[in-house]
Amino acid sequence: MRVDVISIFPDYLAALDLSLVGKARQRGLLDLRVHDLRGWTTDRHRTVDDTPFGGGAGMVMRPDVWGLAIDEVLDTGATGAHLIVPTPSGEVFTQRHAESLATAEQLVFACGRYEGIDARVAQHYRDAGITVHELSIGDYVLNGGEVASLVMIEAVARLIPGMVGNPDSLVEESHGAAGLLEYPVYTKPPSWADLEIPEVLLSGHHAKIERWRRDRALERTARLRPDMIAALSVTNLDKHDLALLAELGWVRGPDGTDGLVRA
Ligand SMILES: C[S@@+](CC[C@H](N)C(=O)[O-])C[C@H]1O[C@@H](n2cnc3c(N)ncnc32)[C@H](O)[C@@H]1O
Repeated sequence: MRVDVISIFPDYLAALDLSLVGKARQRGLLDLRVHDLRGWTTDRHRTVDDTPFGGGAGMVMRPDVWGLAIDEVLDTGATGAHLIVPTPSGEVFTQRHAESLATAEQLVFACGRYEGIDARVAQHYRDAGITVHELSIGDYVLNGGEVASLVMIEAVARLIPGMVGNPDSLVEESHGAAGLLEYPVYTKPPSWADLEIPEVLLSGHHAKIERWRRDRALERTARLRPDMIAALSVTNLDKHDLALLAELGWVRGPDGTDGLVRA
């Protein structure tokens, strides 16, 4: 996969040389390039922003500079080229986005600063038939799109085949196909700070361990993310799941629906 990141602070993206993403770059699994937006400016001051039409505080990033940069970086020949514009006013980025973007040929991240990028940039590339995603990493406001891009690149890159050493570790993770948060995990030593690990994990009884883990995942999800319980499909739950969820205050929805509701 090719990933391009355009920013006025390319040094911010230095973390992409580290850890699994850095290794994936070295191994050629990820062709990741970071570009300085100011390289496409045409004036002496290397200006990338201007005052907002309609008035108001702050500065807005100019579409002409962004257009030159994206035109050069985006491979329009790549059928799976996606332009990603991080913005707090976008759709919230989830594991589903990460899964779908992991199959793309090219991802171009346009890191905004100030009050963001002139809205015509996203519109122009959409009109030109490019898949444009305006994505937020959460309901808060950062100073720039660099951190948001790092978050999304890491979430996407770890799903590229060959990237994570043991692909089994991806199977039962939070936000995976089960639609649950992960169960608690433990390692050695078995006793620490007067805390013992749950006995069942020492039993060697795989079916019991699996059941214990699923129960803890259901409990944790019900406690911390009731929205995820409400999004579960009853057809993916067994009798034991439904009994535990009933104890936790969740019952089947009205006839003809596939979900759960609070009792
Ligand atoms: C200060 S913010 C602009 C906020 C914008 N005026 C608004 O209220 O929606 C500057 C840049 O930071 C990035 N950014 C800030 N918060 C973000 C978030 N939650 N998710 C993704 N990107 C974010 C975007 O690239 C944005 O263009």
